[in-house]
Amino acid sequence: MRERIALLSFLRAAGPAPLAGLGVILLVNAVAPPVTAVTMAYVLRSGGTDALTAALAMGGVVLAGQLALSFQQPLTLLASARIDGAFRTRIAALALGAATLDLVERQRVRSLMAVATAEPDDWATKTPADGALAQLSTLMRYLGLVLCAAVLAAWSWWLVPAVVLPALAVRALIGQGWIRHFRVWLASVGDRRWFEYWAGVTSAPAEGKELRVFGAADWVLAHYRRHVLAHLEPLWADDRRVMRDHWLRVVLAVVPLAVVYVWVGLGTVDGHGSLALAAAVFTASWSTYVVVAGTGDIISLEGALPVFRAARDLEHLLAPAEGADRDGAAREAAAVPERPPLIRFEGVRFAYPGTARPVLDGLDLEIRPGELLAVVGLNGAGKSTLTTLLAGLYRPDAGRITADGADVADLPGWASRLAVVHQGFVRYHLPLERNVALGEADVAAREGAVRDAGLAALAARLDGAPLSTAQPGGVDLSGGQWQLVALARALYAIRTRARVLVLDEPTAHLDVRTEHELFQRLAGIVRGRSVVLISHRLATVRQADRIVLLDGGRIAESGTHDELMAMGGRYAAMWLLQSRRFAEGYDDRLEAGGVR
Ligand SMILES: Nc1ncnc2c1ncn2[C@@H]1O[C@H](COP(=O)(O)OP(=O)(O)OP(=O)(O)O)[C@@H](O)[C@H]1O
Repeated sequence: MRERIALLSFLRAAGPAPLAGLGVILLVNAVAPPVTAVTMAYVLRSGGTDALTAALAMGGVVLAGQLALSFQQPLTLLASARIDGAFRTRIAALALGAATLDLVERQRVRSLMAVATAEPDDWATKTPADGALAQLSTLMRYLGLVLCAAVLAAWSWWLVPAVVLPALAVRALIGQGWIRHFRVWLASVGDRRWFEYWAGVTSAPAEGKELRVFGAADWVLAHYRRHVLAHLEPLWADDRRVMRDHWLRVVLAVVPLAVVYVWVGLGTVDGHGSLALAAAVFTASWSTYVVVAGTGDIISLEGALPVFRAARDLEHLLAPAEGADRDGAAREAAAVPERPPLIRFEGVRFAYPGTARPVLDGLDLEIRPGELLAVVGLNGAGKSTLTTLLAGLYRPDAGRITADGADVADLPGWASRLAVVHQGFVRYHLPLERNVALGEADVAAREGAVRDAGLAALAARLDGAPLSTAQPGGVDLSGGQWQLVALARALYAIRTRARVLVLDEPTAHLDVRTEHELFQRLAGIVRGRSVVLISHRLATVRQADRIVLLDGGRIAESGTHDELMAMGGRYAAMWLLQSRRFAEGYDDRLEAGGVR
C-alpha cells in the first residue's frame, strides 16, 4: 500500500495545471453518480418551478460529467508525456552520473534499467504515469464512494455495509482475477517473443529465400505454432477460469442489491421514507458498484509497480552518495592547475567485474608532467584498460592511482582533467562542430580544435550537416575522418580544461601522410601537457620520451626507443619484425602472436 501511495509522487512532474485539471475531471467522474442520485431525488420531491430548477441542475451534473470526460484524454496524454519524460530523464541521469562504469555494467543494474525503461508494447507493460494516474483515479473513486455511502445512510446506516462491503468484495475479486491474468501473461512473455521472432522469419525476404531453398517452411511453422500455443494456452485456461468464477461476482453484486431494493421499496410503502429518497438510494446503491468496481486502475497499478521498484533500487544503487557535491566538483575542475600532475599507478590490480583473471596485476607506472609516454603491447595486454582506469571509469581492485600524491578516486572532477580518445570513440548524429564541443560552447576553442585536427576544410564543406545518413540532410564520414573528429574532441578538451591527453590507437584509420602531418602539428599543440599514446605502429611510438611495454598485467620493459633497442628485449624484437615487414611492403602494425 505504501508503494501505491508513493507512486503519487510521480504526479509532480505533470505540472500544476494539467494535474489540477485531471484531478477535477477524475473527481467529477467519481462524484457524478452520487450527485446525480441526489439531484434526481430533488426533482422527484419538488413541484412546479422547483422541479424545473432541480431537473436543470441534474442535467447540468450529467453534462459536466460528459464535458469533463472530453478533456480527460488530451490532459492524460499531456500529463503522461511529462511524467514519463521526467522519469526517463532521471533514469538516464542516474546511468550517466554513476561514479564508475562497473556500477552500471553490473547484471542487476542492467536488469533494473531494462525494467525501468521498457517501452509499453503490450497491454501489460505500464509506465510510471499509468501507475500514478491510476492511483489518483483510485483515490477519487473512494471519495465518490463516501458520497454514495452518505446517500445510503440517509435511509439507514446499515445500508452502507450492506451495499459497500459486497461492492468492495466484487472489486477485490475482479482485481485478483486481473492480477492473476497479468501474471500468467508475464510468465509466457518469453514464448511471445519467440513466436514474434518466428512470425518475422516467415515474412522476412532473406529468410524466405533460404527457407524455400532448404524446404524448411514446415519446420518454421511448427516452431511458430508451438510458441503461439505455449503463449496463449495458459491465457485461455485463465480466461475459462474467469468465466467459471464470474457467477460469484454476479451473486455478490445482485443479491445484496436485490435485498436492498426490496427492503427500501417496502419501507417506502410503509412510509419509512419518501419516494424521492428511495429513488436516490436506488441510484446510489448501483452507483456504488459503478464507482468502486471499475478495475482499469488495478492493472495500471500492478503493471507500474515493478517500474517504480526498479527506479527506487536504481536510485539506491547509482545515486551519488549523500553530500557528494557536483558543483564543488565543477569548481574544482575549473580551478585545476595549469601544470599536468605527476600520475602514479602503484601496485594496481584490476579484473573486470564478473571475471576472475586480472588484466592488470601489480602494475607500477609513472606518467611524468609534460612527457609523451607511449604504451605498447600485444592485443589484449591491457593497454585500453589502463586508460579507463586512469580516467577513473573503473576503480582498481588493489593498489591505487594518484595524481600529485592524491588518489584520483578522491579527486572531484578528475575525469575532466583528461582528454581521452578511446579506441571505440562515439560517433554522434550531430554536426561536426557539436561532435567536437558536445554540450560546451567555447567557439574559439572549438574552431581551434577543428583546425588542430586538420578538419577546417571538411567542416566548411559540411556546413553544419549532421554526421549520419540516418538524419535528414545528413552525411557520413570515412573511418579516418571520424578518427580526426574524435581527436578534435580531445583537443577541444585540451584547449579548455584538460591537462593530460590520452590517445588509444588515434591513428589506426589514418594514412601514413595524414598521420605524419598530424603528429607534426600535435607536438606544438600539446606542449606542456602530458600525453599517453597507445599504438601498434612502432614508427609512431618511436618519438615518445619514454616507451613502456605492457605484458602479463605489468610493465615488462621501459625506456627510450634507443634504450629499449639496446636492451634487445621484446620491444626490440617487435621493432625489427615491423621494420622488416614494412620494408617488404606489409602493414607496419604489430599483429597478435607476431612476437613470442
Ligand atoms: N568490458 C570488459 N569486460 C570484460 N573484459 C574486458 C572488457 N574490456 C576488455 N576486456 C578484456 O580485458 C583484456 C584487456 O583488454 P584491453 O582492451 O585493455 O587490451 P588492449 O591491450 O587495449 O588490446 P588491443 O591492442 O587489442 O586494443 C582482454 O582480455 C579483454 O578481453
